[in-house]
Amino acid sequence: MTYRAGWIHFTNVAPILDSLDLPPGVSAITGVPTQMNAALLAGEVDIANISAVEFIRHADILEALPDFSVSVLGPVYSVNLFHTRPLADLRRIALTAQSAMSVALLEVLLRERGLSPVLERAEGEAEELLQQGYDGVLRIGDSALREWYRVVGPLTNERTMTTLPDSGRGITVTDLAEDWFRLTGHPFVFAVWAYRKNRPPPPELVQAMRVARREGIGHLADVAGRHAAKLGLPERVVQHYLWNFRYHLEAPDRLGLKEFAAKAVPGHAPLCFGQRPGEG
Ligand SMILES: C=C(O[C@@H]1C=C(C(=O)O)C=C[C@H]1O)C(=O)O
Repeated sequence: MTYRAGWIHFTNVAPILDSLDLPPGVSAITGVPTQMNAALLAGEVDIANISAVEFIRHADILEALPDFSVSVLGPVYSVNLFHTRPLADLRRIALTAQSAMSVALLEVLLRERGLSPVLERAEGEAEELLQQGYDGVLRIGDSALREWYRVVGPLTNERTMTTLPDSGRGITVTDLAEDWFRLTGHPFVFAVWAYRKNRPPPPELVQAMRVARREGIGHLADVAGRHAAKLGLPERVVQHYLWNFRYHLEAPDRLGLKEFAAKAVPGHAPLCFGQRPGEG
């Protein structure tokens, strides 16, 4: 029987997925986070890099690979709240239906501040939605990275990725991962590679993913170059964006995940991970 994978195809997983050779007997489909979350829970795929919050919510039936994640410590650049008033004054925020993780994170960050604006689903470009009466717009992924750069860019010799302003064109951009870091001092884990406890991936697939990740991280400038052209962004931006991710679910990432789980899904079942390479 074929083992079916479901990959979220955002640029941030390119260093793992671009060089991945699927072993015989494994097939893959791609989609946005909420599609892959649903596909895994419906049993339409056997493994997927899903929104970490869905892994937490379904910790009773799911397990995650022990050494794969999409995490950051500090800014992520692609999970952004675009807003036209200070956070404390926001009344109506447009959410994207593509994302489970960023919505859960935004809810935690608003609750921590004692804020409760109206949250509604609405798709489209942040700048357009801000003109249509929303005072905040949450966007993720490649389009959020592009819109962030359009608002706060361009890079110059004096202005690097870490010193760009947080506003431009009358819009402030709050990077939710950076906000999480300010609040907790922890990394933020956006995605883990999860599967049903009774349907773990064949070891050849996990090994192929490790080889592909080594290849991708070892040739990050090439990966960035390919995707920069596709995204219409400078290579410098994409290379820094990719370099900034933590792909190995290390101890600090697990702490961040645990902290988020306690805040976002109180009473969740214990989180289960497979054995790390060399363990057991
Ligand atoms: C950081 C990102 O991570 C992704 C965001 C997700 C979500 O918001 O549900 C899910 C998986 C991640 O790979 C991003 O795409 O901007």
